[in-house]
Amino acid sequence: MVKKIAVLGAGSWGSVLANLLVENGQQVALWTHDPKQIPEINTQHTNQHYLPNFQFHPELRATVDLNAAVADADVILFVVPTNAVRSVAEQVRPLLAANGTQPIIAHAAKGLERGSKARVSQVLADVLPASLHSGIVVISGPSHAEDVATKDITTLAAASESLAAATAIQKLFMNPYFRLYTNSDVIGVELGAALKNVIAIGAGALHGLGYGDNTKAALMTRGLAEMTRLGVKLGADPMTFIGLSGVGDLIVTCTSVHSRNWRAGNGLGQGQTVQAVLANMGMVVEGYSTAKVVHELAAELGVEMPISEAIYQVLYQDAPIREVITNLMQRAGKPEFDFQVTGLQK
Ligand SMILES: NC(=O)C1=CN([C@@H]2O[C@H](COP(=O)(O)OP(=O)(O)OC[C@H]3O[C@@H](n4cnc5c(N)ncnc54)[C@H](O)[C@@H]3O)[C@@H](O)[C@H]2O)C=CC1
Ligand SMILES: O=C(CO)COP(=O)(O)O
Repeated sequence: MVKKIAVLGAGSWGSVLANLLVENGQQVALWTHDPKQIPEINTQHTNQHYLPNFQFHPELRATVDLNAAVADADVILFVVPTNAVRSVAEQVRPLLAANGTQPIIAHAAKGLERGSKARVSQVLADVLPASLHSGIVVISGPSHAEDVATKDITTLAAASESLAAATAIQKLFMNPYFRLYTNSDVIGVELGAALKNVIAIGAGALHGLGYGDNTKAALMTRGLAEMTRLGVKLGADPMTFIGLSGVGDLIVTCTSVHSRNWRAGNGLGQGQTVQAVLANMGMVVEGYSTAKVVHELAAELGVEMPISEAIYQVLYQDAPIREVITNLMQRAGKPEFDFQVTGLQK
């Protein structure tokens, strides 16, 4: 059955997901807060700033009318940057009340909110009516918009406390090149997605400095160890970190030139300033603000996250990259695992 879906956010990921849903035969309204995008998307069927040289399905329609987008929607999918989710949800809330609808709320954002340190589903639950909370779904996994646009085979997790809601979202998106797996670990899926962006900035920086593959593998593997350590402390299932939203997304983000986080790190490694790198990207670099939240969480919870902390120091304290790498390598020797196989939660 055709569903009505409101996709909120017409950046690279929102427009590609909206386009995929149109191709899957769904009725889609792509909402943007930027009226300048409307004529381009609706008449030329392109979104050159966010997705150069890609032609959308001619039936994809964008709108600035949020009420028209969410009225009668079966699903509302938030695909704006993490720090914009709260303000967009606050605009959606009165419209839901006025329309008396009970849509599935989903999101595809990858970050932790500045200030509150909240995961995106927690931000949505903070703002939207309690009757919708248990059905919030997060879709996340190794999935650059540029590759999905060209129909590269892509796999994601659809995580929710409600299997029914996760399965409904899975069905909407599945097609011959896009495959979703349901998952009940919302905390782990959201944290895997957010924390890998910080490590990806580090991977880009290593590339920009000319480090080799051994070093990049070291960063990713030990990065995953500390992602898991924080995740478990916050209630995630450690297994999630060896899944699509853990190691899967870590691999793609730490190795792809499409990644904005990787490209930001690469620029830093080549000697650009943080301010220049962020200003020139023209798109969101989620790992930048998430690095600060991770720094705060790790300190509060007493979780050892030396790599994320080193990246924080580079981003916020002007620490020279080579110096933080030297400091990391001069740490005292320790066992590879700080937990037993039989006691992962320790
Ligand atoms: N680009 C990608 O390949 C993927 C991105 N994601 C995640 O999806 C989220 C969105 O990312 P992208 O689409 O890539 O970002 P983007 O930077 O390409 O686009 C962001 C969009 O949000 C809009 N926006 C920004 N602030 C807003 C506000 N306050 N109110 C309303 N709209 C606002 C912008 O105008 C733009 O249309 C991020 O959390 C990102 O990590 C997840 C998977 C893949
Ligand atoms: O999350 C992503 C791919 O899975 C996109 O990463 P970037 O935000 O670094 O481009």
